[in-house]
Amino acid sequence: MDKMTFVLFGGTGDLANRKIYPALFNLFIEQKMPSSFSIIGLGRREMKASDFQASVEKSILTFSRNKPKNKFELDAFLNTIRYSKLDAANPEDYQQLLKVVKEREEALGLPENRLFYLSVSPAFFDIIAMNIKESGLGTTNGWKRLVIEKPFGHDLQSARELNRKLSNAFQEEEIYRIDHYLGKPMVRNLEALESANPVLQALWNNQYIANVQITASETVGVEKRAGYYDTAGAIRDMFQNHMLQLLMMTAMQTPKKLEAEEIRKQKIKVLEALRPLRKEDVSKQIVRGQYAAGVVDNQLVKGYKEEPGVPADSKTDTFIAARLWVDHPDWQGVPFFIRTGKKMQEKSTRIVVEFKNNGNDLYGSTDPNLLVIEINPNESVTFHLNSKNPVNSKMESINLDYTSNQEDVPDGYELLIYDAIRGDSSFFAHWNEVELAWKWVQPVLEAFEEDIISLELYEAGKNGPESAYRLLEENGFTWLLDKPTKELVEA
Ligand SMILES: NC(=O)C1=CN([C@@H]2O[C@H](COP(=O)(O)OP(=O)(O)OC[C@H]3O[C@@H](n4cnc5c(N)ncnc54)[C@H](OP(=O)(O)O)[C@@H]3O)[C@@H](O)[C@H]2O)C=CC1
Ligand SMILES: O=C1O[C@H](COP(=O)(O)O)[C@@H](O)[C@H](O)[C@H]1O
Repeated sequence: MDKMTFVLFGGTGDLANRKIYPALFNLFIEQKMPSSFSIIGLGRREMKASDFQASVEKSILTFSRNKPKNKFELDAFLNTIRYSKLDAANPEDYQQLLKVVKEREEALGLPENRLFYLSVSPAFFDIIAMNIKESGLGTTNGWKRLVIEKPFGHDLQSARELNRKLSNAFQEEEIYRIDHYLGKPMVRNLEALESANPVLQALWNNQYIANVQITASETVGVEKRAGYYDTAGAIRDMFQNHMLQLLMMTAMQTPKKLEAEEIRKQKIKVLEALRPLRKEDVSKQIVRGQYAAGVVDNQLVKGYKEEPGVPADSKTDTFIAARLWVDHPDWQGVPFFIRTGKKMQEKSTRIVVEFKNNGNDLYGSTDPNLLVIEINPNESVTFHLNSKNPVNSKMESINLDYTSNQEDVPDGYELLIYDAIRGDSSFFAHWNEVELAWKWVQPVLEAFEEDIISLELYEAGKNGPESAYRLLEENGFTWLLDKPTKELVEA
């Protein structure tokens, strides 16, 4: 692995402390960092070196999956980190940063391999990229990479504009757009499950699959992020990026090689085959919801409009359900149902593949075979089959189940940062994916904006508005594996 410098913009922020330093520390102790490297954390605030190191130490002790075994291990990691003050809009600060980067490169004998991680507000993405270029930070004898957080644009036009600006400073292959769902081990496993199992490969098409259901439900609400969330809604916050990535990873054909370009090609084919939605048809295929007061985890909770920072007349969607069609010969006629929302019944990200019953009724009515992939908060793969009970010879539903050991599962940020350091962009969003995803979503944004689809309230603690069930009933299906509300209240 190449020796390198990791420059972290937003190094004093929430994401840096909760995810990025802990990820770097875990990679360090698992010997997945280069043999020599330097980390430079940046923030706008004045900070003494000792205070900065103390804050990184705190972040590791609080959030890291593996805790330091001893002080020596922790100090060895902290010793690789320096702090530099930088205001994104001030060109002089980049000269100072260049000086710090070079000093560390010389002191540690590092080549000019520089990874710039933008963990700052999206308002700064283009300004920082431009300043990296103009300051000379991006002119290196080695490689340079730009890792960029979400959101990537607010709509199709702004995403294109942002991409145009970034391309003035970085080539597409140097840009690593983070979608943290692509860091989740079970999402990365989707392609492998199909490719490595001839049984699933044979069944992965419209001859055997009846429908696919992709759910990302959360019990949390808008929390302290109303300023951002109220301008985004579930459609931008979750659907355009994470949910469409899950769809791509599920519906893509097996790549010929496990290489970024090949995987991307297959994913893009899915988006290209996605049946476009006209603004006038949005209300037939989409359900737009917002939570009202209710009960979540046995607690009474407020409605979205009563949350701090949310305008009392907000029409922001906190829930979206959609029916999508992939017009590819393999998927013709198979509806993909997607839903995501806040203040729902449980925290669960899962994919359920329901297989067709194909008309065999020798044993009367049996449950459909299901392949269930739990992504978050638990990782498991379960195959629901029918089998005779050896005791009474009655048909019953059985599960073939694999559940991973939770403690050993690396955080998605560990996997993503490891990939970025190695230069593997397989699990980052390519511009073509981002653009096609915005293109599909654009009419939905417009329909929401123009209010031509009604905003339906749902009680917090429920799985969205009733219409989200009707969407499936229209095709003869129902959302599978939802827990009955009563069970949750008792639990
Ligand atoms: N937090 C999270 O869980 C997630 C965050 N993200 C994304 O990550 C990014 C960072 O989010 P988060 O860490 O929560 O944000 P925070 O508000 O916690 O941190 C923002 C960081 O940006 C720095 N900053 C602010 N203004 C400037 C400026 N003018 N010039 C230079 N640096 C500046 C701050 O420095 P200082 O405080 O010293 O002023 C701080 O380090 C965003 O793009 C967000 O969308 C994505 C997924 C989840
Ligand atoms: O990107 C985001 O994701 C989280 C949900 O992520 P998960 O890993 O817990 O499933 C969501 O809460 C947040 O609003 C959104 O910005």
